[in-house]
Amino acid sequence: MHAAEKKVRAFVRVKPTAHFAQDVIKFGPDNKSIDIYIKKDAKKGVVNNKQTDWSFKLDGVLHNTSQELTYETVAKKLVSEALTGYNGTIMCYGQTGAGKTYTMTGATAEYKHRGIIPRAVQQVFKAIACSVDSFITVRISYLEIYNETLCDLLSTMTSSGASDVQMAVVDCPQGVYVKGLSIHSVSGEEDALNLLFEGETNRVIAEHSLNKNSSRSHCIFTIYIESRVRVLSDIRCINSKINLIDLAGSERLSKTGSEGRVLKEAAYINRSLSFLEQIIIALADPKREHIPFRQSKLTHVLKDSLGGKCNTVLVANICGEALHVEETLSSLRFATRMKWITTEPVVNVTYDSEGTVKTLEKEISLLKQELAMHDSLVNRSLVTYGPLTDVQVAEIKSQIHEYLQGNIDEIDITNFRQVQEVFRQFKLIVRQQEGEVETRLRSKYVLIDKNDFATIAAAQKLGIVDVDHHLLKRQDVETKPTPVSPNPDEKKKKFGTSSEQFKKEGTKNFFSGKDLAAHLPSKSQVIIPNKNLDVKEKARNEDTAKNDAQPSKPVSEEISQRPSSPPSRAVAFEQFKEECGSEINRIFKENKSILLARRKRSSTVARRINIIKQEMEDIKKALEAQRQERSQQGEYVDEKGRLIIDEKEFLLIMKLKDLKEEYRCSYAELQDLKAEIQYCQHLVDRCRNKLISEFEIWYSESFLIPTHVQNALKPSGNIRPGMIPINRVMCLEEDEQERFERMQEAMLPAGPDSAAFYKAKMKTDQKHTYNRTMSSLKLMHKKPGHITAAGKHRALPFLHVT
Ligand SMILES: Nc1ncnc2c1ncn2[C@@H]1O[C@H](COP(=O)(O)OP(=O)(O)OP(=O)(O)O)[C@@H](O)[C@H]1O
Repeated sequence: MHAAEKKVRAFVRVKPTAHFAQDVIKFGPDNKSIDIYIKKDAKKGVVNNKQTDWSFKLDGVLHNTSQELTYETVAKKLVSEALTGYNGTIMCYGQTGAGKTYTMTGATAEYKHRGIIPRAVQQVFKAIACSVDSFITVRISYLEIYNETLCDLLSTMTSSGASDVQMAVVDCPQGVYVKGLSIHSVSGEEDALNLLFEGETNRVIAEHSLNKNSSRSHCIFTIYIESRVRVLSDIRCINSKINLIDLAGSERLSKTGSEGRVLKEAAYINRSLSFLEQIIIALADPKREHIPFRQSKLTHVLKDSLGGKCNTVLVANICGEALHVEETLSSLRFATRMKWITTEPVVNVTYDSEGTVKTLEKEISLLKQELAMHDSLVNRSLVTYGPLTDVQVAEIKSQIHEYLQGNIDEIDITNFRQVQEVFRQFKLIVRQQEGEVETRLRSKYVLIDKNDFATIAAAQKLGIVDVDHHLLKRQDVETKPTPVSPNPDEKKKKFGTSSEQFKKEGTKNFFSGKDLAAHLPSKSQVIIPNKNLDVKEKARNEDTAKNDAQPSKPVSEEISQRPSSPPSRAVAFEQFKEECGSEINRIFKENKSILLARRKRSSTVARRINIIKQEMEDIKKALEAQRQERSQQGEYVDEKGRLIIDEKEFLLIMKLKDLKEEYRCSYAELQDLKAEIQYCQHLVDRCRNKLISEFEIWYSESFLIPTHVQNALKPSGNIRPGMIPINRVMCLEEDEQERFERMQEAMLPAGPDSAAFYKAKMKTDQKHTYNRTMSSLKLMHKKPGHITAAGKHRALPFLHVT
């Protein structure tokens, strides 16, 4: 079997019953086989060759299985594969009342008993909610095939509400589609369920002797998924659809006791199911070339959903009572045949070139805006980013010439295009010079093939050339100044290297400019001496080794590696000061040490002032003593009457004067220091506060804020600065409406997950109660026997007067 080939999977689901025929239906221990035993009919005599027991092997037997487990077994994988681009079909087949609708749609009144369709819808939208890198749209259609007529169960949901559009099954290269069938975009689970319930309400219900509510039509609920993923600059579109099919009952006509309209319905159903069976048999036969899909509307619509490129699952619903054993056998046969069909599912991918162009245009315009913003931030104005004009190119050319001649030290660069142009111009100059060198060399030398030993020997014999000679000549050429590398050291190294190369070769006697150029290191290369190169290379290798040993972790990985319980604040603070807070901690420490130094200085100055003060006091006392002694001894005055003092007193007075001056200066210094200390203290306080607040943020981000909130707060996340204050994000304050909705969801029997289901159900019920009321009012005003447009072939439930 081909690697991608698969078989259609078939399951049997047994409807629970109190009268389960244990002797007739037996399940194998592997839960995959089912045996049917029918007692021989004694009335048919001794010769009775009718087969009495059958064994069927399927992919699973669902007996007494919950809706949830049924979904997990039958549909979950198919739906998740549909989300990656594979078409999927799930079909319920079986006799009337065997539980097809229960399996497919489920009991719409209770969330727990919901069937495959609502569960598939939920799975799709849950997956969408989790996908971050793709843009997914979901659309829904609900088709009914009733008596070979196609009906749109959602036509009441279109703006016109009209259902008179002529519908037809159309084949096209992309597959089959139903022309005129409305397809509705849905934004969420509730929206999609609204459509399901609306369609369910519109289904044709006919009176039937086996089951009063049995549906007499085939219904196909389709979920179309389109996801657009950006792969580099391409937009990849993945399209898939999930067909969820509830077939009409497959029982025999004779058994139903139907008559009139219901008999006609049963005939149509039997015919389309028998065509379906023929298609299944044909598909299972690899030799069959033509598959008659067009025989019935059902088989035509299912053309690309049966086998082929699609994942297909069949659920055969059977009744457990002995009474229905014939139908059970027929359903099991059908299921076994389905299992023979081989499928080869493929992903439906297309590339949206228009979308790609649009995305690129959008990105260019965004980048232009960003550039403009950057320019305005660094006060650069009048920078253009379009292609360079001829004048601009000429300007660059002239600047390069000026630069090469040493007239200017720099070339003005304002954008990337200019950088490219500068390199282009340099390349042109290099090429031009290479050409000139080659021409010069060719005019001087003759090129001889290095393997042409005869010519070389002859030339050497003639003394025209030898190895040393050509080296000499080369040196002539090499020592000519070249404008490319203005650095003379570099030039020397460059030529040194090439000369060594030539010496080593020693076989080539004459060189063309081209040969020379091939041996010279490329002029565009930066020449690094071998020694330097070794050191740098070694350092780089060490770096690489270091990096290899400690691979840099992505942020998300770091977050995911956070400890289960946060470290103590004291421990974390020490870590913070070492890492993220090291800079602010450094500034804080610096400020603190300045403050400490000022304080020290201030106390030194204060101490000095005190000493001065003390000295001044002492001198004052000594002076007083001197004065007293003088007055006791009698005072002397000069001719002008000025008091004469002795030298000791004079010296004391002078010392006091000096001390006063020193005191004044020290006092002023102390005042300055006090002001400085105050300012430094303020800075230290601010640094401390900043250190603490930064630490608090770091601590919360590293150990407390949940990862998903952090992701949302990242620049690319859902929450951008200015949208919601951080405290609002953290405590997620609810408004009244949110609180009400949360309470409402908490009260739901199956928790918040069931909210969409119940809301959709409520909306549909409300709508139809309203419609019924309005119809009742209208009917009351109609004459008896008046036929409504909607009553053409179906008895819509909301037209019943209740
Ligand atoms: N597995 C089940 N568990 C509980 N109830 C079930 C189960 N299967 C079917 N039923 C009940 O049996 C009744 C008939 O089932 P349902 O309408 O699904 O049959 P059906 O095969 O769709 O019939 P029809 O061919 O007429 O559409 C419903 O009341 C349904 O709730």
